[in-house]
Formats: sequence, structure tokens, C-alpha cells
Amino acid sequence: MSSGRGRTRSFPRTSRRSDDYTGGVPQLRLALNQIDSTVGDIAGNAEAIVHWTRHAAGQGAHLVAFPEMALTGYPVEDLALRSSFVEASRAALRGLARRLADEGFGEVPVVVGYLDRSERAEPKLGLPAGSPENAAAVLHRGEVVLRFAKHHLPNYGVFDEYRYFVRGDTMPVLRVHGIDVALAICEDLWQEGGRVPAARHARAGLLLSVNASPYERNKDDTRLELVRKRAQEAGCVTAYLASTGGQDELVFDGDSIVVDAAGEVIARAPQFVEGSVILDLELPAADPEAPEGLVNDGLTVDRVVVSEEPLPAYEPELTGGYAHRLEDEEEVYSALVIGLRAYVAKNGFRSVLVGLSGGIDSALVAAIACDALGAENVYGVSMPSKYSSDHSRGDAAELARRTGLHYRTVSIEPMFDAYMGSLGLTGLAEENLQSRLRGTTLMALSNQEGHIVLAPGNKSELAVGYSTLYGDSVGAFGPIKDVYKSTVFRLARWRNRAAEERGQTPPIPESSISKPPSAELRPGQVDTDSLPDYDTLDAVLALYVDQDRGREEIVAAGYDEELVTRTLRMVDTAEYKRRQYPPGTKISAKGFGKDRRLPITNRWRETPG
Ligand SMILES: Nc1ncnc2c1ncn2[C@@H]1O[C@H](COP(=O)(O)OP(=O)(O)OC[C@H]2O[C@@H]([n+]3cccc(C(=O)O)c3)[C@H](O)[C@@H]2O)[C@@H](O)[C@H]1O
Ligand SMILES: Nc1ncnc2c1ncn2[C@@H]1O[C@H](COP(=O)(O)OP(=O)(O)OP(=O)(O)O)[C@@H](O)[C@H]1O
Ligand SMILES: NC(=O)CC[C@H](N)C(=O)O
Repeated sequence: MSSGRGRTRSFPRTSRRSDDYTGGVPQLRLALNQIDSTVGDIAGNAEAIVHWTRHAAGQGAHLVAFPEMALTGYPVEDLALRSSFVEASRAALRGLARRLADEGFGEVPVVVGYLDRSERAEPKLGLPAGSPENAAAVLHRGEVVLRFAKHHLPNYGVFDEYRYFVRGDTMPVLRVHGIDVALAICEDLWQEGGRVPAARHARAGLLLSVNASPYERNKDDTRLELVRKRAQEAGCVTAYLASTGGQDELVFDGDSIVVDAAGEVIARAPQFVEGSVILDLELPAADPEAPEGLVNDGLTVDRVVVSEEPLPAYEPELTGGYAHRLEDEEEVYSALVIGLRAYVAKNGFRSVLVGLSGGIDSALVAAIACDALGAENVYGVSMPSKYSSDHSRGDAAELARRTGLHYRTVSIEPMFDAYMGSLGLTGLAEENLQSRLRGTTLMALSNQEGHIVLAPGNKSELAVGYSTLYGDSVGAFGPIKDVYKSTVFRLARWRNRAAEERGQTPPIPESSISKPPSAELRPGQVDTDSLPDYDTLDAVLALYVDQDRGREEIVAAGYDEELVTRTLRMVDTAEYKRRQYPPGTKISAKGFGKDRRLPITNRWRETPG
């Protein structure tokens, strides 16, 4: 499913009308379609491409672009290894070219990312000829007139592109209305060398990069600086087309950028919103002396001319604009909303179920779910035991009242008594039984009613193993699994503040935010009985988990030696639990999952000395 198919949204833009406009320079109206594709839904994605091309053509665009692998969705992971999928992508691309022409858009070149296969082998990566390519093509007059593969492949963090793809060795250049447009795919901009300097050597008038760049906190600033730097290196206007939406743990945050040759921003699209940036550019005419053949870094120019004649001069109207930027908490919160919404919708569900303890984690998860899906699709269950405090029950009910989510109470006491009568458990076994009865209750209701269960664990808890296996860790999706507890507090406060500013009821009860966190599995239990305070814990975890610093370094950074040793040990011994945790939205550079891969069986310990 690609959202927004039914409606078409153009981002706000400023219009400039200049009386002294003389015209006569090569011009282009460029449409960057910041769309949300769904992995594997080739037909649905093709439909979206037609829809947005229709919109762009209706706005008079001369060149239309779609993100990296827009036709297949991104990342396709091991689907790339299945030739049936690769062939379906190739066939769909040809079909799309014909369809666009049949619908009357054949004259407008359309750049589309898709999955292809290579004639060439990549022996260094062990990839034979016929292996997949992360490719893009230009469709024009019913034909695929130019195709190319990503040159630089990302092979770090969540990316494994050496595992799949043969890299491209051409410098694709599309001549449209007498302007040379150099083309690139995502990582081509992130690494030094390759297509950026090649675009300069090829004397391109515009560098157009199609991307699928997963969201991480603060990455928008990094991207902006990157695009500005690359534009200066390429020596031409640079358009960076981003995708939007969510795919499993990844969120694509939009924020397409166009900068001039000096790196000054011409246009910046909204974050997290599907839509189209359409703008008029005045660009240098193609250089008749522009080189052919090998230009740079083993890249050979592959130039295709779709139209040599410059356009009759027209007055530029769509001259860019700068979309409103989200503040840090709003940005992270939006990513969490988009991630959950995409997961639920793209997996064919409508509603979610969450255990409401009255605590901040489940309250934040419920608030995110209400924003993502509407309160009418969120089901909360209070499952008190004999250790549940009155305020916990009250806070859970208050959350339901504030948000309007469906709410019910299921006491776990009779089940607990039945188990205790049969098994006679004590200590930790008795504590965890309560959590497991809640997990079983949620899964039973999920089976019965068809909602997916949300696991409310945060990154701090996941790091130290502070959750019960098959208890509060059950679920389909963990919306805040990459959010440290200290950020959980900030997000909850931000969400309430945002509601107040909009004249709405803050969703999260104040006492859920202000009371000391507790698992309430035994009388009077609070998290700080077994864990350091969350600010200190999170600071140590940020060094160990996110930055891979060793024990000595963390102690040298000023943290108590015993605390560091204990924390690191907890992290190390919880790997088995994390591996069994549901997927959840990534917001950091190192989320638990593909970003951080550690052996479960592992005797290495960051011990003193
Ligand atoms: N390497 C390994 N590979 C596979 N399994 C391994 C294992 N090491 C232990 N195990 C197994 O794991 C199980 C122990 O794990 P588990 O049953 O989860 O129990 P455990 O981790 O021992 O205890 C749960 C902890 O989480 C806390 N908690 C629970 C619930 C909610 C919250 C909260 O505030 O959110 C906190 C609770 O207070 C307690 O400290 C045992 O069956 C053990 O055999
Ligand atoms: N009484 C309860 N009723 C319903 N669900 C519960 C209850 N107690 C715990 N849970 C579920 O188990 C999860 C773990 O909760 P717990 O109270 O152990 O600690 P927590 O990690 O501090 O979470 P929270 O901040 O949501 O309380 C909760 O988020 C909630 O989904
Ligand atoms: N799809 C890609 O090539 C993405 C890689 C790039 N470094 C990014 O995170 O944006």
C-alpha cells in the first residue's frame, strides 16, 4: 500500500514573478516525488508512480523523479536473491514505461528506482553475472531509455548491499531540453569519489540523486551538509529526492533538498510527509564539448538525449521554499508515529492492543498508537495483580479517559492463584509469573479480536534485560524499543505540551510521568532497586551500546567503576533476550537489530583490569 494514492499533495512553495524577466536560458520544471512505497507491492507502487506522474505532468513538469527502488520498495533484503522477484521488477518497469506513454505522459522523462540484474559479475564480492542491481531507469515515450546501477554500495549499519548487488560502473547523464542531468543513487552521494566528481567531469547542469535514507536522530542536519558539499564538488545544482514512510524497523523521513551550485538551499520539503516538490530551475546548457567515455573512478559516461532543444523561455513561478522544520522531540515522536502506522497498515492490521500499567512506557506507547491509528483502533487492558497500586489502576483509566482509547480491566489474580496453587512459585519465578500471565492474556485477546500486541519496552530496559521473557516482552512491534528511558520522559512531556498548545487534552496523566518507575511485581518495588537512576544508566549505555566504548574508557569518562562494571555485565548477558524481542522503530544510529549484531553465546566480558 502506498498512502496518499487517492489524494495528491504538492508541498507549499513560494512563487516569484519578476517583471524584468528576460528568459532565454535553459530551464526545467523538476518534479521530485517524495513517495511511500511498500516492499514487494510492485503493482501498488507502479500505480503510485503513475498517479504522481499524472500530478507532475498536470503541473507542467519536464522531468519527473521517484526515489531509490520506488518500484519494489526499499530495502528488499533477500528478496533481491529471488530471481522471480527481480524478473517481476524488470517486467513491471517495462510495463510502467508503456503505461505512462499510454496515459499520455510519454514525452516527460521519468526517473524510477527499481531492482534489476547485471550482465556483469562482481568477483570480489562473490557475485556472478546475473546478480541483482540496485538500479534506476529513465522512462520515455514508452521505453526504458537509460538504466544504471548504484555505484557506491552501503555496507554498514542496517545496510548489507555487498551481500546482494553488483555495483554500477557508468556515469548516467540524461539530456533533457538541452540540459545534462547527471544521475545518482543515495550512497553515491555519501562516499567520496565516484559519481559526484564524475558529474563535474561530465559537466552536468544538474545532479539528481534518488534516495531511500532511513531516519536517525539528527541525520537531517548531516544530510543537508552532505548535499551542500556535494553540490559544490559537482559544481551544479543538486536535487536530493527522499522517500517517506516506514518499512519494518526503518522510517523514511522525507525532507528532500535542492541546493544550488554554491550549496545554498533552493527548496526543502516537509519531513515525514508524502508529496511532490515541483520547482523551476534555470540551469546551464549542455556543453557540446562535454567528455564521453571514461570520466572518473572507472565510470564511463552513458549519455542519453531525450530532447536537445531548450524550452521556449517561460517565467519561473515555482522557485522553491523551505518547509517548516520539526523540533527534536516532535521529530522523534513523528518518526515513532510513522513507524508504527506503517507497520500496522502495511501488514494488513487496523488495531493494536497494549497492556496499560499506569506507567510512563505503556502510556507513551498508547499515545503514539492513538496518534498513529486513531484512538478508536487502540485497545488498552489493565491487568492488576495484588501488587498493583491503586494509583497505577487510576492512571491507566485516566490515560484511557484522556485519549478515548478502548479500555477494559482483566484481573490476573485468579490465574495467578491457580498457577501458584499448582506450582508453588517464589521470588523471581513468582514475580515473572505475573508478567507472563499478562503476556498470555494479551496474546489471547489478540487471537480472539485480531489486534496486534505492542511491546512497551524502551531501549534502557532492552539494554540491561529488564523485562520478562514471554511476559512484558511479548508482542508484534515495539514502538519505543530504540528510545532510552530519559527520552521517554522527554517525549511524554513534549506530547502533553503540544496538546496544550493546540488546546487539546494532554494524553498522558501527569502522575504517570512524575512517579518513580516500577515494575510492581512485588510490594514497593521500584526500578532503582536494581538499576542506576535512568539519566546515569542512559549515559553509560549511550557510550557502550551506541558508541562501542570499552569499560576503561567509560570509567575514564567519569562514571563510577562498580556501576559501569555492573551495567556492562547486564548488557552483555541480555543479548539472548534482545534477540527474541519484537521489531520496533529505529531512531538512533545504533538500534538493537541490524545495527548492532552481537553473538548470544559470548564469553567476552569488559571485566576490570
Ligand atoms: N543465554 C541465554 N539464552 C537463553 N535463555 C537464557 C539465557 N540466559 C538465561 N536464559 C533464560 O531466560 C530466563 C530468564 O529470563 P526471564 O524469565 O525474563 O527472567 P529474569 O531476566 O531473570 O528476570 C526478569 C527481570 O526483569 C525485571 N522486569 C520484569 C518485568 C517488567 C519489568 C519492567 O520494569 O519493565 C522488569 C524483573 O524485575 C527482573 O529483574 C530463564 O528461563 C533462563 O533460563
Ligand atoms: N497492571 C498492569 N496492567 C496492564 N499491563 C501491565 C500491568 N503491569 C505491567 N503491565 C505491562 O507490562 C509492561 C511492563 O511494565 P512494568 O510496570 O513492569 O514496567 P515499566 O517498564 O516501567 O513500564 P510502564 O512504564 O509502562 O509501567 C507495561 O508497560 C505494561 O504493558
Ligand atoms: N539507501 C542508501 O544508499 C542509504 C545510505 C546512506 N548512507 C543513508 O543512510 O542515507
